[in-house]
Amino acid sequence: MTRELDRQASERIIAMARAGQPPEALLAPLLECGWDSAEATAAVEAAVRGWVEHGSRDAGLPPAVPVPSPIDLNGASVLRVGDRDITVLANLMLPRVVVFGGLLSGEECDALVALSRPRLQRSTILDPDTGADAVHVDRTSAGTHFPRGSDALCRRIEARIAALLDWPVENGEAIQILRYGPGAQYRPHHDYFDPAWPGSTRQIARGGQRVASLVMYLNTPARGGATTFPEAHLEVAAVKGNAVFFSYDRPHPMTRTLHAGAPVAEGEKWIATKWLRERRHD
Ligand SMILES: O=C(O)CCC(=O)C(=O)O
Ligand SMILES: [Fe+2]
Repeated sequence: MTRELDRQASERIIAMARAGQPPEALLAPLLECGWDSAEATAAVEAAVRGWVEHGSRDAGLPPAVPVPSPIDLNGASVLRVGDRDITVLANLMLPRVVVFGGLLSGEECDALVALSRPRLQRSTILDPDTGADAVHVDRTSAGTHFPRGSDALCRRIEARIAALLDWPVENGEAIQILRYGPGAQYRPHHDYFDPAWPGSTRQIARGGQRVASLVMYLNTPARGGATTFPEAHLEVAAVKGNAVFFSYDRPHPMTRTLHAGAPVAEGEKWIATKWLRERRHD
Protein backbone atom coordinates (compact mmCIF):
# COMPACT_ATOMS: atom_id res chain seq x y z
CA MET A 1 0.00 0.00 0.00
CA THR A 2 1.36 3.42 -0.85
CA ARG A 3 0.63 6.17 1.64
CA GLU A 4 -0.50 9.57 0.49
CA LEU A 5 -0.20 12.94 2.16
CA ASP A 6 -3.31 14.79 3.21
CA ARG A 7 -3.89 18.21 1.69
CA GLN A 8 -2.45 20.10 4.65
CA ALA A 9 0.74 18.04 4.74
CA SER A 10 1.12 18.38 0.97
CA GLU A 11 0.82 22.14 1.17
CA ARG A 12 3.40 22.26 3.97
CA ILE A 13 5.89 20.25 1.92
CA ILE A 14 5.34 22.36 -1.20
CA ALA A 15 5.87 25.52 0.85
CA MET A 16 9.17 24.07 2.08
CA ALA A 17 10.20 23.19 -1.51
CA ARG A 18 9.32 26.70 -2.67
CA ALA A 19 11.46 28.12 0.11
CA GLY A 20 14.38 26.19 -1.32
CA GLN A 21 14.60 23.43 1.29
CA PRO A 22 16.60 20.37 0.15
CA PRO A 23 14.96 16.94 -0.34
CA GLU A 24 16.16 15.68 3.09
CA ALA A 25 14.31 18.53 4.79
CA LEU A 26 11.08 17.67 2.94
CA LEU A 27 11.36 14.05 3.99
CA ALA A 28 12.29 14.70 7.62
CA PRO A 29 8.79 15.41 9.04
CA LEU A 30 7.46 12.18 7.53
CA LEU A 31 10.37 10.07 8.77
CA GLU A 32 9.86 11.55 12.24
CA CYS A 33 6.23 10.41 12.13
CA GLY A 34 7.39 6.86 11.43
CA TRP A 35 7.01 6.68 7.63
CA ASP A 36 9.57 4.41 6.05
CA SER A 37 11.97 6.07 3.68
CA ALA A 38 10.55 4.59 0.42
CA GLU A 39 6.98 5.61 1.34
CA ALA A 40 8.08 9.10 2.34
CA THR A 41 10.10 9.59 -0.86
CA ALA A 42 7.17 8.44 -3.04
CA ALA A 43 4.73 10.73 -1.20
CA VAL A 44 7.00 13.77 -1.42
CA GLU A 45 7.68 13.10 -5.10
CA ALA A 46 3.94 12.87 -5.81
CA ALA A 47 3.25 16.14 -3.97
CA VAL A 48 6.01 18.02 -5.78
CA ARG A 49 5.03 16.53 -9.14
CA GLY A 50 1.42 17.65 -8.63
CA TRP A 51 2.61 21.14 -7.80
CA VAL A 52 4.85 21.35 -10.88
CA GLU A 53 2.01 20.09 -13.12
CA HIS A 54 -0.32 22.68 -11.66
CA GLY A 55 2.24 25.38 -12.33
CA SER A 56 2.67 24.37 -15.96
CA ARG A 57 -1.12 24.31 -16.51
CA ASP A 58 -1.33 27.80 -15.06
CA ALA A 59 1.48 28.91 -17.38
CA GLY A 60 -0.51 27.63 -20.38
CA LEU A 61 1.86 24.75 -21.14
CA PRO A 62 0.54 21.51 -22.59
CA PRO A 63 0.65 18.70 -19.97
CA ALA A 64 3.67 16.38 -19.92
CA VAL A 65 3.06 12.80 -21.10
CA PRO A 66 5.09 9.61 -20.65
CA VAL A 67 7.95 9.15 -23.13
CA PRO A 68 10.38 6.32 -23.77
CA SER A 69 13.36 6.99 -21.47
CA PRO A 70 14.96 3.71 -20.53
CA ILE A 71 18.65 4.66 -20.42
CA ASP A 72 19.93 5.58 -16.97
CA LEU A 73 22.67 8.12 -16.52
CA ASN A 74 25.94 6.38 -15.77
CA GLY A 75 24.33 2.98 -16.38
CA ALA A 76 25.56 0.10 -18.52
CA SER A 77 27.71 1.17 -21.47
CA VAL A 78 26.69 -1.84 -23.55
CA LEU A 79 23.09 -3.00 -23.86
CA ARG A 80 22.32 -6.49 -25.10
CA VAL A 81 19.20 -6.12 -27.24
CA GLY A 82 18.11 -9.38 -28.87
CA ASP A 83 21.08 -10.49 -30.94
CA ARG A 84 22.98 -7.17 -30.79
CA ASP A 85 25.24 -5.29 -28.44
CA ILE A 86 24.34 -1.60 -28.63
CA THR A 87 26.62 0.92 -26.96
CA VAL A 88 25.57 4.09 -25.14
CA LEU A 89 27.93 6.79 -26.42
CA ALA A 90 26.38 9.90 -24.86
CA ASN A 91 23.42 10.64 -22.58
CA LEU A 92 22.04 14.14 -22.03
CA MET A 93 19.09 15.12 -19.85
CA LEU A 94 18.06 18.49 -21.35
CA PRO A 95 17.32 18.13 -24.16
CA ARG A 96 16.77 14.42 -23.52
CA VAL A 97 19.21 12.88 -26.01
CA VAL A 98 20.92 9.50 -26.13
CA VAL A 99 23.51 8.62 -28.76
CA PHE A 100 23.76 4.91 -29.53
CA GLY A 101 26.61 3.06 -31.21
CA GLY A 102 26.01 0.05 -33.43
CA LEU A 103 22.22 0.09 -33.35
CA LEU A 104 22.22 -1.24 -36.92
CA SER A 105 24.77 -3.55 -38.52
CA GLY A 106 26.64 -2.46 -41.66
CA GLU A 107 24.65 -5.02 -43.68
CA GLU A 108 21.33 -3.69 -42.36
CA CYS A 109 22.33 -0.13 -43.31
CA ASP A 110 23.37 -1.22 -46.80
CA ALA A 111 20.17 -3.22 -47.30
CA LEU A 112 17.96 -0.25 -46.31
CA VAL A 113 19.86 2.04 -48.72
CA ALA A 114 19.61 -0.49 -51.57
CA LEU A 115 15.87 -1.00 -51.00
CA SER A 116 15.27 2.76 -50.87
CA ARG A 117 17.39 4.04 -53.75
CA PRO A 118 14.89 3.18 -56.51
CA ARG A 119 11.97 4.57 -54.45
CA LEU A 120 13.28 8.06 -53.57
CA GLN A 121 11.02 11.11 -53.85
CA ARG A 122 11.62 14.74 -52.87
CA SER A 123 10.97 15.10 -49.11
CA THR A 124 8.00 17.05 -47.83
CA ILE A 125 7.05 19.01 -44.72
CA LEU A 126 3.68 19.12 -43.02
CA ASP A 127 1.63 22.11 -44.18
CA PRO A 128 0.75 23.91 -40.91
CA ASP A 129 -2.73 24.83 -42.14
CA THR A 130 -3.95 21.71 -43.87
CA GLY A 131 -1.82 18.95 -42.32
CA ALA A 132 -1.01 17.76 -45.84
CA ASP A 133 2.54 17.01 -46.99
CA ALA A 134 4.18 19.75 -49.05
CA VAL A 135 7.61 20.28 -50.66
CA HIS A 136 9.57 23.01 -48.83
CA VAL A 137 12.96 24.74 -49.12
CA ASP A 138 13.68 23.89 -45.46
CA ARG A 139 13.99 20.26 -46.36
CA THR A 140 16.08 19.51 -49.41
CA SER A 141 16.46 15.75 -49.07
CA ALA A 142 14.78 12.93 -50.95
CA GLY A 143 13.15 10.01 -49.21
CA THR A 144 10.81 7.09 -48.97
CA HIS A 145 9.20 5.12 -46.18
CA PHE A 146 8.52 1.56 -45.14
CA PRO A 147 5.21 1.02 -43.36
CA ARG A 148 5.43 -0.92 -40.10
CA GLY A 149 6.03 -4.63 -40.65
CA SER A 150 6.84 -4.12 -44.37
CA ASP A 151 9.35 -6.98 -44.56
CA ALA A 152 11.56 -9.18 -42.40
CA LEU A 153 14.31 -6.53 -42.19
CA CYS A 154 11.92 -3.80 -41.06
CA ARG A 155 10.27 -6.13 -38.54
CA ARG A 156 13.66 -7.04 -37.08
CA ILE A 157 14.69 -3.39 -36.73
CA GLU A 158 11.30 -2.39 -35.32
CA ALA A 159 11.48 -5.15 -32.70
CA ARG A 160 15.02 -4.08 -31.74
CA ILE A 161 13.98 -0.45 -31.35
CA ALA A 162 10.92 -1.42 -29.28
CA ALA A 163 13.10 -3.52 -26.95
CA LEU A 164 15.85 -0.89 -26.68
CA LEU A 165 13.48 1.98 -25.95
CA ASP A 166 10.85 -0.08 -24.09
CA TRP A 167 8.08 1.37 -26.26
CA PRO A 168 5.44 -0.71 -28.12
CA VAL A 169 6.14 -1.54 -31.78
CA GLU A 170 2.55 -0.47 -32.54
CA ASN A 171 3.28 3.10 -31.39
CA GLY A 172 5.92 3.52 -34.09
CA GLU A 173 5.37 5.29 -37.39
CA ALA A 174 6.65 3.91 -40.69
CA ILE A 175 10.46 3.88 -41.00
CA GLN A 176 11.34 6.94 -43.02
CA ILE A 177 14.47 6.94 -45.19
CA LEU A 178 16.16 10.15 -46.27
CA ARG A 179 19.01 10.80 -48.67
CA TYR A 180 20.78 14.16 -48.60
CA GLY A 181 23.06 15.00 -51.53
CA PRO A 182 25.90 17.57 -51.32
CA GLY A 183 24.54 20.83 -49.86
CA ALA A 184 21.22 19.27 -48.81
CA GLN A 185 20.00 19.86 -45.26
CA TYR A 186 17.01 19.91 -42.95
CA ARG A 187 16.76 23.30 -41.25
CA PRO A 188 16.04 23.55 -37.49
CA HIS A 189 12.63 22.21 -36.55
CA HIS A 190 10.75 20.28 -33.87
CA ASP A 191 9.39 16.83 -34.64
CA TYR A 192 6.21 17.15 -32.54
CA PHE A 193 3.03 18.46 -34.12
CA ASP A 194 2.57 22.04 -32.99
CA PRO A 195 -0.87 22.13 -31.32
CA ALA A 196 -1.33 25.70 -32.58
CA TRP A 197 -1.27 24.55 -36.21
CA PRO A 198 -4.68 23.62 -37.57
CA GLY A 199 -3.07 20.86 -39.63
CA SER A 200 -1.77 19.05 -36.52
CA THR A 201 -5.23 17.81 -35.48
CA ARG A 202 -5.34 15.36 -38.35
CA GLN A 203 -1.95 13.92 -37.39
CA ILE A 204 -2.62 13.75 -33.65
CA ALA A 205 -5.91 11.91 -34.25
CA ARG A 206 -3.78 8.96 -35.47
CA GLY A 207 -1.94 7.67 -32.39
CA GLY A 208 -1.56 10.93 -30.47
CA GLN A 209 1.51 13.16 -30.38
CA ARG A 210 4.99 12.19 -31.38
CA VAL A 211 6.97 11.76 -28.15
CA ALA A 212 10.37 10.67 -29.42
CA SER A 213 12.55 10.41 -32.54
CA LEU A 214 15.29 7.97 -33.43
CA VAL A 215 17.56 9.01 -36.30
CA MET A 216 19.71 6.10 -37.52
CA TYR A 217 22.70 6.80 -39.75
CA LEU A 218 22.90 4.46 -42.75
CA ASN A 219 26.26 5.73 -44.00
CA THR A 220 29.09 8.00 -42.90
CA PRO A 221 29.10 11.17 -45.01
CA ALA A 222 32.57 12.24 -46.20
CA ARG A 223 32.07 15.61 -44.45
CA GLY A 224 29.18 17.40 -42.75
CA GLY A 225 25.65 16.10 -42.26
CA ALA A 226 25.69 16.04 -38.44
CA THR A 227 22.44 16.20 -36.50
CA THR A 228 22.57 19.42 -34.48
CA PHE A 229 20.66 20.63 -31.42
CA PRO A 230 21.33 24.39 -31.59
CA GLU A 231 19.90 25.21 -28.15
CA ALA A 232 22.15 22.62 -26.54
CA HIS A 233 25.16 23.52 -28.69
CA LEU A 234 25.31 19.81 -29.43
CA GLU A 235 26.32 18.15 -32.66
CA VAL A 236 25.93 14.42 -33.20
CA ALA A 237 28.22 13.10 -35.92
CA ALA A 238 26.62 10.92 -38.58
CA VAL A 239 28.37 7.57 -38.30
CA LYS A 240 27.09 4.47 -40.08
CA GLY A 241 25.12 2.17 -37.76
CA ASN A 242 24.92 4.73 -34.94
CA ALA A 243 21.73 6.55 -33.95
CA VAL A 244 20.56 9.57 -32.00
CA PHE A 245 17.45 9.29 -29.86
CA PHE A 246 15.61 12.28 -28.42
CA SER A 247 12.31 12.60 -26.59
CA TYR A 248 9.90 15.44 -25.84
CA ASP A 249 7.32 15.00 -23.10
CA ARG A 250 5.23 17.91 -24.34
CA PRO A 251 4.87 19.63 -27.69
CA HIS A 252 6.74 22.70 -26.53
CA PRO A 253 10.13 24.36 -27.20
CA MET A 254 10.94 24.01 -23.47
CA THR A 255 11.98 20.44 -24.35
CA ARG A 256 14.91 22.07 -26.20
CA THR A 257 14.57 19.48 -28.94
CA LEU A 258 14.97 21.95 -31.77
CA HIS A 259 17.24 20.09 -34.16
CA ALA A 260 18.53 20.11 -37.72
CA GLY A 261 20.27 17.99 -40.31
CA ALA A 262 23.32 20.17 -41.04
CA PRO A 263 24.32 20.56 -44.69
CA VAL A 264 26.26 17.72 -46.23
CA ALA A 265 29.59 19.25 -47.26
CA GLU A 266 30.91 16.31 -49.26
CA GLY A 267 29.43 13.01 -50.34
CA GLU A 268 25.92 11.95 -49.39
CA LYS A 269 24.06 11.20 -46.18
CA TRP A 270 21.49 8.47 -45.64
CA ILE A 271 19.33 8.14 -42.53
CA ALA A 272 16.39 6.08 -41.31
CA THR A 273 14.10 7.94 -38.89
CA LYS A 274 11.63 6.28 -36.54
CA TRP A 275 9.11 8.50 -34.77
CA LEU A 276 7.30 7.16 -31.74
CA ARG A 277 3.75 8.11 -30.79
CA GLU A 278 1.91 8.22 -27.49
CA ARG A 279 -0.43 5.45 -28.60
CA ARG A 280 -0.92 2.87 -31.33
CA HIS A 281 -0.38 4.44 -34.76
CA ASP A 282 -2.29 2.89 -37.68
O1 LIG B 1 19.10 14.59 -40.90
C1 LIG B 1 19.14 14.62 -39.67
O2 LIG B 1 20.20 14.44 -39.06
C2 LIG B 1 17.91 14.93 -38.89
C3 LIG B 1 16.66 14.41 -39.55
C4 LIG B 1 15.41 14.92 -38.91
O3 LIG B 1 15.41 15.82 -38.13
C5 LIG B 1 14.10 14.29 -39.21
O4 LIG B 1 14.04 13.39 -40.04
O5 LIG B 1 13.10 14.72 -38.59
FE1 LIG C 1 13.48 16.07 -37.16
